[in-house]
Formats: sequence, C-alpha cells, structure tokens
Amino acid sequence: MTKVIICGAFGRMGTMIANMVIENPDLEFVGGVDIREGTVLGKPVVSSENLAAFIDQIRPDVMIDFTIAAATMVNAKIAAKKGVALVIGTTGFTPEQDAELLDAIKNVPVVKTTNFSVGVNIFWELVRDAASRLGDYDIEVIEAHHRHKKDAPSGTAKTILKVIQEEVGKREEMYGREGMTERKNEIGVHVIRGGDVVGDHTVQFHQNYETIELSHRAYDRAVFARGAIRAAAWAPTAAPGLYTMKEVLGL
Ligand SMILES: NC(=O)C1=CN([C@@H]2O[C@H](COP(=O)(O)OP(=O)(O)OC[C@H]3O[C@@H](n4cnc5c(N)ncnc54)[C@H](OP(=O)(O)O)[C@@H]3O)[C@@H](O)[C@H]2O)C=CC1
Ligand SMILES: O=C(O)C1=N[C@H](C(=O)O)C[C@H](O)C1
Repeated sequence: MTKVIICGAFGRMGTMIANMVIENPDLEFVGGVDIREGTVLGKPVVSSENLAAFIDQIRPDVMIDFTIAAATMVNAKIAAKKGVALVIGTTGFTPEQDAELLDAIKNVPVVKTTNFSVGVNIFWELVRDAASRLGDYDIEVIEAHHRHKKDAPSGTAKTILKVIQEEVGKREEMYGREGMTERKNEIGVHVIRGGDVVGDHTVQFHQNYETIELSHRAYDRAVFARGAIRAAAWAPTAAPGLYTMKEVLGL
C-alpha cells in the first residue's frame, strides 16, 4: 500500500483527493498538511513547522501538493529532504521559484504538471499540432476560472503559451488590450474570473475569413483529482527525477 499525505488537505482539491485516496485499494491516506492543524477523514493534519517530525513518524511514500506557490516552496523541500516522492499540482510559480524548487527536490521522483486531467494533456498535443501548421495565423489564448482562483493566467494557460512558443518561435505575449492597440506579431492572452467555473481554456487561430478554435472545458475537479491519484500511485515506483503526466499516462 502506498502511504499518501496531502498538502493543502483542507482545500478544494485537497479534500476531493483525500476522499478519492480512501476509495483506492492501492493507496492509504495517512494525513495532511495545511496552514491550520486539525483532522481530515479522521487523519491528522499538521502545519509546515511540524511536517518534518510528522514524516519521521508516519513515513509516507508520497506527498500530493495542491496549495499556493509560496507554501510549496517550503513543504515540498521538507518532504524531499526526507525522501518522500512528490506530486505537485500547485500553479503560480515565478520562473525563479520554479528553478529553485526543481533543483531542491531533484533527489526524489516528482510528478509536476499544471493540469492533471487526461483531456488537457491530449489538448496540449492538439494545440502543438495546430500551432506547428498555423504559424502565420493570429493566435489568442483565453482562460476562465472560478472567482477564488489566486494566480493568473492559469498554469494550464502558461503551458499552452509555452507549447505555442515552441512551435511558432518567440512572440510577445499581450495580456489584455486597452486603448490604441494595433495588433503586432503577438499572442493575445485573456483571463476571465467568475462564479464557480472549474477551468476553461481556448486557443483561437485567426486568418482572414476563417477561425480555428480549440477548447477544453473541465466540468468537475474530479478530472484533476483522478490524474493526481494516478500520479501518486506511480511516483514512488519511479527513479528520482522530474516527470509529467506524459510519463504517468504513457502518452
Ligand atoms: N495541476 C492541476 O491539475 C490543478 C492545479 N490546481 C492548483 O492547485 C492549487 C490549489 O487549488 P485549490 O485546491 O482550488 O485551492 P484552495 O485555496 O482551495 O486550497 C489550498 C489549500 O492550501 C492551504 N495552504 C495555504 N498555505 C499553506 C501552507 N503554507 N501550507 C499548507 N497549506 C497551505 C490553504 O489554506 P487557506 O485556505 O487557509 O489559505 C488551502 O486549504 C492552486 O495553485 C491551483 O491552481 C488546481 C486544480 C487542478
Ligand atoms: O485553480 C484552479 O482551479 C485550477 N488551476 C490549474 C491551473 O492554474 O491551470 C488547473 C485547472 O485549470 C484548475
């Protein structure tokens, strides 16, 4: 049985993942980490200050992290120092934070992706294919999320931009437009926040007289949670290193 701890255990993703872990015969939910201490599904939840001692006592195989970037910078480093495999879903890292984190946790297997849904992992490949063929089209990226989301643009949108840039060459990213904004050879990026939108991502390719639009829409956080669970079962079996869902899903 793979022993799992969840960082961000009281959060939207954390609670959903905890409920899926207890339903999975190959995984055992042994506790959590969050800002407040307490319990989730009868298991202890500790704060960052007590995480190292908690790991010594509980000896988890893997920590799943869905928090905020500043918290991951602390908690993932503690877990990696103790040899615990990592599944990281948190988004909103600066490029500097990302580089520092990945260097600090390179001694353990790490599955880190901005989106754990199978559909989005396929969607990124469709976007790559379209961008490789439509490099002379005007490209716009649009994402929408619930009113509580803290980071913008979404991690998934940042990955979309990276994929497009890899195919069409480096273009300036234009975040929203206001005033006199004649279009240049740029990629437009637009962020919508409201209500309980789970996560929508659209890429538009415009040319005179035609538009091609690719969209992914998540209707339930279960699509992310399920992917994180698959990654948690897989990560402790892998050699130390950085992986994405491509390796977990065998894409
Ligand atoms: N990769 C993917 O597939 C997905 C990624 N995400 C990402 O996951 C992250 C979390 O999303 P979501 O669950 O909606 O957010 P929530 O705000 O619901 O959950 C985050 C939890 O982390 C807690 N937290 C804050 N600081 C710390 C800390 N220092 N140590 C431990 N816990 C802490 C929060 O506490 P408090 O509320 O008290 O601040 C909260 O309970 C976001 O970055 C989001 O973008 C989300 C869905 C899918
Ligand atoms: O915060 C969210 O909710 C989500 N965050 C991830 C992101 O930033 O891309 C993934 C998903 O879109 C939901």
